Amino acid sequence: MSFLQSLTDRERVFDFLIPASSPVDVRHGPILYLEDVTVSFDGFKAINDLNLTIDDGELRCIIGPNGAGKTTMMDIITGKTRPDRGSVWFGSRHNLLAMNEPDIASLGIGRKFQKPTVFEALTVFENLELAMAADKRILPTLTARMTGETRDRIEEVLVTIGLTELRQRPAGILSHGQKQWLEIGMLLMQRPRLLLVDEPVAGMTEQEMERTAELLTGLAGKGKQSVVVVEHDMGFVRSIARTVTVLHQGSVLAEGSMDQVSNDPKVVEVYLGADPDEEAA
Ligand SMILES: Nc1ncnc2c1ncn2[C@@H]1O[C@H](COP(=O)(O)OP(=O)(O)OP(=O)(O)O)[C@@H](O)[C@H]1O
Repeated sequence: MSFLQSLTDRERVFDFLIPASSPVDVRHGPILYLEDVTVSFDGFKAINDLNLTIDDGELRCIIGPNGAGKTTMMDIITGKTRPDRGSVWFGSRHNLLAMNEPDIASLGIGRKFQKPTVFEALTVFENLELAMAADKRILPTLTARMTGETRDRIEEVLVTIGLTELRQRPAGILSHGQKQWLEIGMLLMQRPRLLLVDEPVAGMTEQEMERTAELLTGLAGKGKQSVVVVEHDMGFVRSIARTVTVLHQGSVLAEGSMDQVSNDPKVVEVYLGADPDEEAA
């Protein structure tokens, strides 16, 4: 590629645009890489030689029966649980096993737990504002200049999560689904590189599930976020999944398209049963 062509290459991230504190080399390769990771609790291997690679901009669904190790895997990525052995890398530069939880979060790894934890007495707008204020990377001296930028970012996020109309309403009046979207929005305020989302559609109406599918598929993409979704609802997984990883007994049992994994006899045997859509949560 010529220099002139490279200037117009929208995928290209110029070195000088990557802040000094920038977390990851987002220009190529996998964004998350787990190799031979094992963790035991009282001698029981919850994660057993786990290998997993997530590409930049990918939307990956992780499924698996209860106790397969999905939550433990997320805990390892975010630094909450230390594995006994193995390696976990974010981009090509960051050894996550050498970092603590806050440092991992500040690299741009955001986690959304199953239950929404928005501040109910604050407005939707204020919740987003607070999420930005929690970003320790913003220097106090830049605050005045950041205010306008923060407002713009909030507007942008409100559109993404579909809550523009409700911006001045207290978060307490939102439906369950809307609270989940607001919480995803709060993570987006910090422009994460990787979002880990735990059972996003549990307790949602059909309509909310459809909207969540649109939201998550829209978030993933090159130059945007990579999204890892752990979900039990097979209908939902089918509606968003490109690549599905099936965990079983702490290892990857199968990986591929939803059709590939749901026709894999190993998966049928341990998890999906005869009809994947009838899988119990
Ligand atoms: N802190 C812990 N101490 C002891 N055992 C644990 C601990 N955390 C997880 N485990 C065990 O490790 C295994 C994997 O649990 P994990 O919660 O990761 O599974 P999961 O796939 O997320 O399950 P679910 O779908 O039910 O949430 C389970 O057998 C669980 O009981």
